[in-house]
Amino acid sequence: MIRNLVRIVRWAGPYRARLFWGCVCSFFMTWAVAAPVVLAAWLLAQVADDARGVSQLDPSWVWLSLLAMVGCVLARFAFSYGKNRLQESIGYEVAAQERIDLGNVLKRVPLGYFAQNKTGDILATATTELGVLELQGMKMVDAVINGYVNLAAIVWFLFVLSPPAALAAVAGTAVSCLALASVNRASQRLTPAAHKATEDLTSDIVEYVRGLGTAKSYGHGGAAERPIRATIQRLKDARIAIELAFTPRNVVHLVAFKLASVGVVACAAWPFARGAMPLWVFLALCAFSFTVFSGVERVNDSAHMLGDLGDILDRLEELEGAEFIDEGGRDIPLDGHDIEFENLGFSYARDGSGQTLHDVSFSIPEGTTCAIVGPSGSGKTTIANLMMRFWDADSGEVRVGGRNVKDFTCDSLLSNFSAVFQSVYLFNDTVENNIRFGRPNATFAEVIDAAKRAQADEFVEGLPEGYRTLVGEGGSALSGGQKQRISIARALLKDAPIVILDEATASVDPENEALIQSAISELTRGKTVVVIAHRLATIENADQILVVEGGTVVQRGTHEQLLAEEGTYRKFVEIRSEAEGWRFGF
Ligand SMILES: Nc1ncnc2c1ncn2[C@@H]1O[C@H](COP(=O)(O)OP(=O)(O)OP(=O)(O)O)[C@@H](O)[C@H]1O
Repeated sequence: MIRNLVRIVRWAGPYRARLFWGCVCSFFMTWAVAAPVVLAAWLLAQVADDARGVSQLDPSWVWLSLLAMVGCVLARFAFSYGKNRLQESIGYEVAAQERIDLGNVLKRVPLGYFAQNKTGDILATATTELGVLELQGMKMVDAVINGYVNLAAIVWFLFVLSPPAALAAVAGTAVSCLALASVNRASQRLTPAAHKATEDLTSDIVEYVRGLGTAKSYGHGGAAERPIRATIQRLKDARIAIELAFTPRNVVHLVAFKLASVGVVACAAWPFARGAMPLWVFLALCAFSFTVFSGVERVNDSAHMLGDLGDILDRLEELEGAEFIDEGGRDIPLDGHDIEFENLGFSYARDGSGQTLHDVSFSIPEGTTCAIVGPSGSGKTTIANLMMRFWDADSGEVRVGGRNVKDFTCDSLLSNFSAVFQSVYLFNDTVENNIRFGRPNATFAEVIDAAKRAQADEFVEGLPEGYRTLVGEGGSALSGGQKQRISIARALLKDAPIVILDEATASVDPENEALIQSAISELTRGKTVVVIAHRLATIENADQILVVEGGTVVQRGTHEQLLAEEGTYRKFVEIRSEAEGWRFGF
């Protein structure tokens, strides 16, 4: 429990001083609550003595006591306000920074990281779980620190009034601490399963929503729900197991305090009955017996919650400890933009088994177009991804502008690339902002100019709110061809010297195809272009064609050179010609 408490205090980082002063306010707040109890007990005793004729009560003391009580009430609210102002926002501020940091970490990890860590797990940690930490973290620190600091102060006060009553309080606290230690151990044992189930549930829901269209079209809605139902059951079981484990320990914790309260009253009643204790002390002890443990009684929830929060902190540390792909990289301005692969070997498996690419060597001179062709699964996309260092090669080297891609930071390397993929992803934002993503400081006029050159301006102007129209999640409010043109406008605005293009295989209508081709010609003019090509026209016009088969480059040359050779390329062209209705004279 203490360890997790210290970790949360550390997590508060630069806000630790505010956390400390918040605790100080909370401490004085507790005394502002306790003081009227003592005053009331003292006043009652004076009234009783006056009634019994033991002493005469001076009315001015009554007014002074009442005034002091009002002062305490006001002080309590002032300290409560101070505590809230200082502490309440810390969780939100730290969590906001944490989310930005997580975003920065995710930007710099290799794509393989997302295969090992499911999107849902990352999503659950950055949203739900970090949300629990942001809401509960500071409250728990406050509850535990103030709970025990105040208990210690009140026990000291009890000790001054009646040492046996203080001992009863200490004994109750000791038994409660044993129960809480056991809650904490149970929490460490049981909460990881609940957290895992929460993360899995998020993954399953993301997967379910993504696959809903496919599931519906095959009439398998029920089958798609099955993994979610199983995870919901697992989460329910994990949560119930936690409650079942905590209930008996919580009972011991609370009973220990209730018995200790009875002990305090007994320790006061015994000497009072024998006339060895003044009435006001007896009354004060009785009143205290009900309030002395109120702060720490709630610590049982905190002990459980601190276990939970410790687990969340573990997960955050794990995410933030991810290895950066560009660790030690530098910002390197490039003079040239040739691309070279030298004896490259690559496997998606971490242990290097099942090589996807092997012995890949080629070079693409600056300002030329290179078409990559080959059967499905041969490794074309992988080659393009390695140029942008989405992954790292296991052997050999990739160079851009004569520099090993490992020398760059990700941002510095990627500033040289514009990529247009087959499956376009648009952010759930306006058309304008989606285009501006290519160059965040572009003016509106530049955005429109890029859209015009990408043949997108006409349809954008026809949208309900023109460039201010929201495109929906992933661009769901636009057609495939429209999304393509927006993504080309984005790439045009970026104006990077190297363009990576994954040509659409899905057939688009002739009008859209003509518009997209015209936009692509605009994008690729004067650039170093790498195109994963499917259309014969693109392939024919390339300065160089790489034929990839079985994870390596099996043929390399111009269209004419490769057609003159027996081999994969010629077969490929025959098949494509038939598909496109072309005939070649060879
Ligand atoms: N993220 C990944 N994790 C593991 N294996 C992968 C991953 N991406 C691709 N592969 C595998 O690597 C091989 C090459 O895939 P790649 O996508 O590069 O082929 P491609 O030639 O672009 O195929 P296509 O023309 O169908 O897009 C395939 O066997 C594929 O299954």
